[in-house]
Amino acid sequence: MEKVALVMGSKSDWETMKNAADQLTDFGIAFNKQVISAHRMPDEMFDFAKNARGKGIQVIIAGAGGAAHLPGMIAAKTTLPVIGVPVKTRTLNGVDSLLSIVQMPGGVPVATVAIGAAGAKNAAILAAEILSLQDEHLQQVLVDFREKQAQASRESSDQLV
Ligand SMILES: Nc1c(C(=O)O)ncn1[C@@H]1O[C@H](COP(=O)(O)O)[C@@H](O)[C@H]1O
Repeated sequence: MEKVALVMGSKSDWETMKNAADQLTDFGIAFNKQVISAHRMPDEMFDFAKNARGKGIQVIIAGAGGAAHLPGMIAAKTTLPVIGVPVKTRTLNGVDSLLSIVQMPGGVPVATVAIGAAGAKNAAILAAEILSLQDEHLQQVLVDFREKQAQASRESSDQLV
């Protein structure tokens, strides 16, 4: 069953959001992905957010750029955890996206990660950490992931030539 929904405001966000998708796949986490825009498809966005929990979704990762209202509007219609990914923009380097996502009013949180690809990857890791609270196998997957990462960092010392 798909426990993570990966949504984005436009197909143009996919290059960034693919980093979240790839990390979820590496962890063996089933997810669905779709373009949903609060601005361009408000009724679908509303239905998606309202029905996500009932469909078995446990975490929503939402990426958007510019006037990035999507994560916040989804958060307004669900009590599932929403992780917001600010997509880098050409005009303002994604600072516009970041500020649009992170500055939520008290009472309606969006867990906001960094701008761009690293943020998208971290969104997937954060989703895995949330799911791992109820999933011992996933806890071990995350421990192994951290150890592999640490080992790669250790070995990188040898490449300092
Ligand atoms: N920020 C939003 C929303 C929204 O928040 O509802 N819908 C689309 N967009 C963003 O518009 C940017 C440009 O989109 P196009 O490339 O389709 O013109 C994308 O980064 C998208 O996330």
